[in-house]
Amino acid sequence: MSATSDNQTGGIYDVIVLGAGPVGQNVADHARAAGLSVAVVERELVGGECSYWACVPSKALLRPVIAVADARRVDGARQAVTGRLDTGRVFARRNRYVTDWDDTGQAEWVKSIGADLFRGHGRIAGPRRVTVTGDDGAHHSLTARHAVAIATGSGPALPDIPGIEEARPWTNRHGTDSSSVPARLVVVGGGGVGVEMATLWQGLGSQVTLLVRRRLLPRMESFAGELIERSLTEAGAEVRTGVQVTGLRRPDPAGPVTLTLDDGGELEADEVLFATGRAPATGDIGLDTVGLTPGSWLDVDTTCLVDGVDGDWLYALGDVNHRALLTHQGKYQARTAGDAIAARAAGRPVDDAPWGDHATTADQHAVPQVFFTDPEAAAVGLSAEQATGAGHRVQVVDVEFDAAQGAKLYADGYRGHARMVVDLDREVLLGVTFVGPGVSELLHSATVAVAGEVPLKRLRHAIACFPTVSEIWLFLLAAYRRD
Ligand SMILES: Cc1cc2nc3c(=O)[nH]c(=O)nc-3n(C[C@H](O)[C@H](O)[C@H](O)COP(=O)(O)OP(=O)(O)OC[C@H]3O[C@@H](n4cnc5c(N)ncnc54)[C@H](O)[C@@H]3O)c2cc1C
Ligand SMILES: NC(=O)c1ccc[n+]([C@@H]2O[C@H](COP(=O)([O-])OP(=O)(O)OC[C@H]3O[C@@H](n4cnc5c(N)ncnc54)[C@H](O)[C@@H]3O)[C@@H](O)[C@H]2O)c1
Repeated sequence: MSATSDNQTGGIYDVIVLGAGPVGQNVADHARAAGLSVAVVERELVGGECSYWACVPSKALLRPVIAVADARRVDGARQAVTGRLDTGRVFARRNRYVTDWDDTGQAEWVKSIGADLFRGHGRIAGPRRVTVTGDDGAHHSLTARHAVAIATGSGPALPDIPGIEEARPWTNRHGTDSSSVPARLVVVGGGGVGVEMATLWQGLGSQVTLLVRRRLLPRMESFAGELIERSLTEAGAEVRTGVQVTGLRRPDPAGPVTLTLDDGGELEADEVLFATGRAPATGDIGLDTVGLTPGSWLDVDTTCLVDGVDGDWLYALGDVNHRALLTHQGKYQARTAGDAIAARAAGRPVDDAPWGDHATTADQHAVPQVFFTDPEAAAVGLSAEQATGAGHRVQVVDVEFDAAQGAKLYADGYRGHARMVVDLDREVLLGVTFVGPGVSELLHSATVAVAGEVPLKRLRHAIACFPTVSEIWLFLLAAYRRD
């Protein structure tokens, strides 16, 4: 890097990464491992939304809620769990996992891999160029020899409802960083954030009302939402489906918030949390300088090169490409694109055929996802509806978990459901869904089967240990053979 004048520097790097969330960090790591020089630009905290206001704090907070629910399902243990959650300690646990919102450790890690970290807001300034307006007023003008990787993530998308600004709603931010429990909390939206936040805050002692337009977890098999709704209701939450918020008011900033609903009713709460989806963080990153539309999701090819930009230099990874808004999927894209960038930089061939080294094929066929609700909901690949919609000839196989002795021993009265969607033409799995206590750790077996396109004839020989929850596989495969 060279100093050009006071407070201004310039630098040439092989790769410039915009955004140091989990995805930006991973592409930087892979590019560095290939011997490329890397600049990483971050405007807030190194580690991104995932580390500080999404995956990590939400799971740190949810774990005690679910651990207690699990213990209460085991006779003998249930009698030992008589008190309420110690919310002070739950919040302290969360604070440890987010290192008190101090990113020193992650910033050190960026330096330890040999990348340069620029703190400030990054913008593309034409082909292969990035400017950084530093937090300290410094201005950096960077040039990329080979690639610019956009990994700026996403933020909450709030609906345009009268009074929403006055209401000062929680989003994933306060939903994960609050250290006080509102007595009454309304959660709007029944996607992943909505169901996890409802589970979490009801578990911590709020009286939660969950407002959902259609059904819970609409992208999963419908039994997932049904089982979670039932258990949220049993935990004391109110789940209202088929309802929309039409207005909000909070005349006294320190007072309650009132929501008006499309059925004419009103609802008063101490806080309202909107979990109504995400918007790409691409509004102010200079997309117009390379012919793209600011504020849009970025379409990419299988190596994560952005469509419509000449010269094979601009990549978009993670939430911004809208393929699968999940940390593990974004990191997979980062590993794959990092290797593709290195191959292109060295003039080596790029293996972008399906399932090739530089192709993100799993994005289309085998995206795993777990919602840490009670019960947990875990799925990979296509749901039955998605599979038939895509034109596959399928057989849908359903089994209740209590068929498996392992599940019964895991939790008295184990309640859960499993489904596999079989491609009848190839006799491989297109998708698998598990809903039940402890199923999150079962999902990877299904991911291996779906991504590996393991023939069912062979899968029969993958034996689950007795007595584990995994025995559900035996019952799924037996039901398929019987059908
Ligand atoms: C409540 C919640 C819970 C979730 N739980 C899970 C989960 O359990 N598992 C899972 O897989 N996924 C989960 N997700 C999704 C997950 O958080 C995202 O998929 C993931 O954070 C995406 O990573 P990313 O690196 O693309 O973006 P981010 O984590 O959003 O990081 C982007 C980074 O870029 C920076 N940035 C943005 N613009 C600029 C700019 N112009 N200049 C410099 N820096 C910039 C940001 O400050 C940020 O640090 C959850 C999401 C939410 C909201
Ligand atoms: N454990 C996990 O892996 C995990 C947890 C949370 C979130 N995530 C990911 O983060 C992303 C964002 O999650 P999310 O739940 O914010 O988004 P989402 O898009 O999954 O769900 C948002 C929901 O809000 C509804 N909605 C939209 N506008 C509304 C309105 N005006 N009124 C009422 N409802 C409205 C939508 O119909 C949708 O069901 C998702 O892709 C999700 O997979 C992952």
